[in-house]
Amino acid sequence: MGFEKGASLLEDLIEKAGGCAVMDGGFATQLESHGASINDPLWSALCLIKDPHLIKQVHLEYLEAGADILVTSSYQATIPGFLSRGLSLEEGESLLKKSVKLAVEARDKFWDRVGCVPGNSYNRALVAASIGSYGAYLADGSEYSGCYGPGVNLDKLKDFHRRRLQVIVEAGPDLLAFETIPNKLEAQACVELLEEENIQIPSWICFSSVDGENAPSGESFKECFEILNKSKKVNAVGINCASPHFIESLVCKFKELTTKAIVVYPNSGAIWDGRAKKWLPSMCFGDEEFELCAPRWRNQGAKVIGGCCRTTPSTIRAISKALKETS
Ligand SMILES: C[S+](C)CC[C@H](N)C(=O)O
Ligand SMILES: N[C@@H](CCS)C(=O)O
Ligand SMILES: [Zn+2]
Repeated sequence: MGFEKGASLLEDLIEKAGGCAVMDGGFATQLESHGASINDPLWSALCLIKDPHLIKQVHLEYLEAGADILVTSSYQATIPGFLSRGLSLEEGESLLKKSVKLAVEARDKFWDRVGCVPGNSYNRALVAASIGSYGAYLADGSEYSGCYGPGVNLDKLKDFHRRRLQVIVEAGPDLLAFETIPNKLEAQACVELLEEENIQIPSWICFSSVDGENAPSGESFKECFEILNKSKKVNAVGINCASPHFIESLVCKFKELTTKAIVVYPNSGAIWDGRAKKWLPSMCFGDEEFELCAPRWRNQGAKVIGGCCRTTPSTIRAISKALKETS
């Protein structure tokens, strides 16, 4: 599929969804709610090895809840991560492909069931391959600080991302979702790779934020977006796994900084303690607050809305219902 056709797939979905598509919610969160133990350097990617059926089940749960876009289980699936677990290169690459295959199978199974039902309220979902940041791989919480240390330069980040990107692209997802990018350097690495590898699949690049104004590194979104705006390979930009309290002002800010589509999928408001490897409760949104805010975020200009960590299928159901009722 050519790049233009791929890009229109996302635009068409947004239009079909009434101007704003719904993404799924916290993937690892839902694995855990089914009892998966992911306190591991591979985090949710451990399930690709241990429990692929559960991955498919979680995808189906989010589709049932109304997700128009599924994000794959590859957030923390990386070749060096799999190698350090004793897997071969071939095994690691095959797990990356499997993450896309599981989501595509879930989407197709769901659509075979509901697509032909007259009057059903679903859209045929798109599969976005998750590409977690370098900080996610480090498993030290640095996707929320952007502190990669002095040894990490542009080339190192490109080397880290390159092979995984190639393998994931070979698996044929509909979209590429760069997630929880915490600094300008990594955003630049992603953009340069998309260009160098001449990637034909549309992509979004989403940042985390801990202060609600800047990238976690402290760099302004203005300087980060200057890099993204230059590339036609980046179709959408946004924010993920930041507090939902920040979204309203960030969507307004992003509208001024870019003409690209804006994607927002905040976490519940909980805060990740990278040392203890657990979520600390904070001022969290419940489903009712997501239901209330989603139409506001859409009216401000968000074109894709969903949830990240600590959100669940019931959150997505609430967002989907609110957007449909108010479109
Ligand atoms: C999105 S964070 C909660 C994922 C887990 C983190 N990269 C870690 O492995 O500690
Ligand atoms: N797609 C990942 C993002 C973690 S920040 C997940 O939902 O688990
Ligand atoms: Zn998250």
